[in-house]
Amino acid sequence: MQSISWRRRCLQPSYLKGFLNNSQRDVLLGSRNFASRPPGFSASKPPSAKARPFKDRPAPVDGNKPSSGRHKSANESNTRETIYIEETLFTVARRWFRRRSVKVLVFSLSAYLGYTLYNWQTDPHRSLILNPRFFTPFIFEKRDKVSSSSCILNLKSVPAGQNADNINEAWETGVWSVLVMQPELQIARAYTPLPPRDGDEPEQLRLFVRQEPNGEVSTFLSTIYRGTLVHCRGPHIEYEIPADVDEILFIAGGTGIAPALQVAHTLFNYRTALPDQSPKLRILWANRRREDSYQGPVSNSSQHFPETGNSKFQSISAAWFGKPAPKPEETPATKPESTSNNDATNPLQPQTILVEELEALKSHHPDQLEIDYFVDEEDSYVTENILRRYLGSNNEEQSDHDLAARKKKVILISGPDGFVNYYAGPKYWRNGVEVQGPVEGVLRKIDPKGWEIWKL
Ligand SMILES: Cc1cc2nc3c(=O)[nH]c(=O)nc-3n(C[C@H](O)[C@H](O)[C@H](O)COP(=O)(O)OP(=O)(O)OC[C@H]3O[C@@H](n4cnc5c(N)ncnc54)[C@H](O)[C@@H]3O)c2cc1C
Repeated sequence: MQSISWRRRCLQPSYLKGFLNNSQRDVLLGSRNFASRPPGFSASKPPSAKARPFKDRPAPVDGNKPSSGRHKSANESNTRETIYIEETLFTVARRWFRRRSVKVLVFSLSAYLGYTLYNWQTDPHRSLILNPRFFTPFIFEKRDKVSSSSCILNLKSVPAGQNADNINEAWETGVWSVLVMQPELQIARAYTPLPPRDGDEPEQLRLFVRQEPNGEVSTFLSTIYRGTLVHCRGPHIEYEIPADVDEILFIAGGTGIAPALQVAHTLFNYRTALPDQSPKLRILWANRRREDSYQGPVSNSSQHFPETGNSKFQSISAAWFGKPAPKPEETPATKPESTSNNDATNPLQPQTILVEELEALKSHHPDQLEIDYFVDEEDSYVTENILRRYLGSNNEEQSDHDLAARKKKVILISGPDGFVNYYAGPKYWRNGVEVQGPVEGVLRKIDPKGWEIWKL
């Protein structure tokens, strides 16, 4: 017995006997003992259709050959015997399962629960400060006002000191965002964390938020009190900065400066590994109002631009930010009060936090970073001509040279939808996924050769 396999052992009459009813036993055992007992006949019961003896069953038609029920080949008999045994085994298994179904169910359920518990306990995501699968709590610590409609929120993970590996990875990768939940309505919006400053812990998040009129999540974030719990999920990678990037032109509108700061952080901290690698970044930051960028010097290229002040550029502003621009003759009267002293160099106005951070970065990386500030209400705009100048007037020649030198150059655009659409055309939703769509708008006109364009 030891030497025969489990399957063969199960086919032994002595083993099967216990599971069979009379007719099955007759069929099975009879078929193995043709000589001693006529198969298919039980003493107690007439044979059922299933349990009919082999010889009485119609033989399978084999081509044109007439078959006889009386003269079977040894092969045919063996095949039928095997079929009967398999049918019987199936019945046996079914019965066995019926008798023990509750036990089997309980066993399967406990196995499943055990497996889930094991997975949960050993899941590396469980200890993450910021989790890509579910919302984790952060405590709101402090709010720094940037302008009348925007602020920087400081959040700290609860509990602190857990695993921040994926946050560090996101900083290495490039542009990323988190989803922030409004707890009452249970709706979430994306925000782009600002890079950590010296001394900041990895479990801290800083969000630059502009309060939208009647906006649900931005109003929640702009009005919460210290100690309120804010639930975040992420990180979600928006753009992976290529390892071999040589130059980035970042066109930022309003809160679009947050991803520009992320790019600066990644470039200057993680993309300088090669000896001759010192990627360059030029940020063009456009705001409607001066109050968003006090003490941010307006660049020479954007000042006294020959076309400024006319209605063409006011309509550009409207297109960027999706709001009606003031008519030229109304402009002085409709200027907000806060802009009465809106000179960038006015010593009465302190530098806004973000200008301070940008200028500090510039002083640390003077050869790599350039920043230009544009303010609609001062009639300075990121125009097509300015872009042409930055992208190189001898665009084609230069790009051919750069292509030969295998230099990677990228234009990134971030800001309100109208802003991104104006420069590069809209992004689209396809099968539930946001895709880049074709390059349109100003950049299509310019058609900068050798530059990759990415809408954020
Ligand atoms: C990847 C990514 C990163 C982002 N990063 C930042 C960031 O760093 N900082 C930042 O401030 N923003 C950022 N945003 C934008 C942010 O996600 C929100 O869209 C923004 O804060 C507005 O959200 P909200 O819930 O306050 O406004 P919503 O409630 O969504 O409303 C938006 C606007 O629509 C109007 N509105 C709403 N409902 C109606 C209606 N029924 N009829 C008419 N008008 C209506 C509101 O008045 C409001 O002006 C980012 C967006 C993305 C996609």
